[in-house]
Amino acid sequence: MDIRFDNAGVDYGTRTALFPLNLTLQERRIGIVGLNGSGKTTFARLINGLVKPTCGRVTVNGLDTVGDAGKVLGKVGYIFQSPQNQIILPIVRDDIAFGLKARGYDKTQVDAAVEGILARFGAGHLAGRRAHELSGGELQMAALCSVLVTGPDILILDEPTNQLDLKNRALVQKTIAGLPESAIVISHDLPLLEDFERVLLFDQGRLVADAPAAEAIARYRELAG
Ligand SMILES: Nc1ncnc2c1ncn2[C@@H]1O[C@H](COP(=O)(O)OP(=O)(O)OP(=O)(O)O)[C@@H](O)[C@H]1O
Repeated sequence: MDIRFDNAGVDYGTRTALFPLNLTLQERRIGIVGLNGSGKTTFARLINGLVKPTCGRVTVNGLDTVGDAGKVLGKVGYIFQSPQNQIILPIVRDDIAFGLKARGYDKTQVDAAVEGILARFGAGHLAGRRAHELSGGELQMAALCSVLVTGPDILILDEPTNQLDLKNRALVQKTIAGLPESAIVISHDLPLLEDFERVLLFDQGRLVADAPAAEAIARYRELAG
């Protein structure tokens, strides 16, 4: 993975959500921490092009997130803070298949890919379940399958352990640790990030620490008082 921020920043009207920053991200596991409203989601959404920089540019593996927006969306999968808003179709298997059909896969290819991704996460039993009946952890797994089945190189997870019980949290942590894809994880769950190679700390729209997990998390604790 090679993500570059070249003087990229975001203003919403007169409010600056992210001050311009220069940064290269190449590590396999990157955490993002900061108080509420510090700019974490804005930063992450710049990477898949959901938010456009109001100054500068962002590139992902050489692709511009504005000029090559369609290709960037195919390379960067995004798991939203509330996976229930991400699952579109009522049955898990159909939701996972949805992105593949949109990409022109035929039925045999779709069925094989859906079965393959569910097997990868030991989630075959969820295939026929109704998404709105799933537990938080199951929903997180279904969302992960729906995004990863399309083969992104980079995965962004926004608060993946939010509202999960200890068992499901452990499952999600183990799943993230085992992902071959590069992962960028926004989280208030600091132990989730403690093995990460690099953690970015945002404060009021500014990147204030960029360090291995232990150091960045210690700075965050100081900042939070
Ligand atoms: N669409 C928008 N329009 C106007 N202001 C916005 C918009 N999105 C975010 N903001 C503002 O930009 C700032 C950064 O928001 P952002 O969602 O990036 O923070 P965050 O660190 O992810 O917060 P949280 O931890 O609460 O999810 C906040 O002040 C927020 O109110």
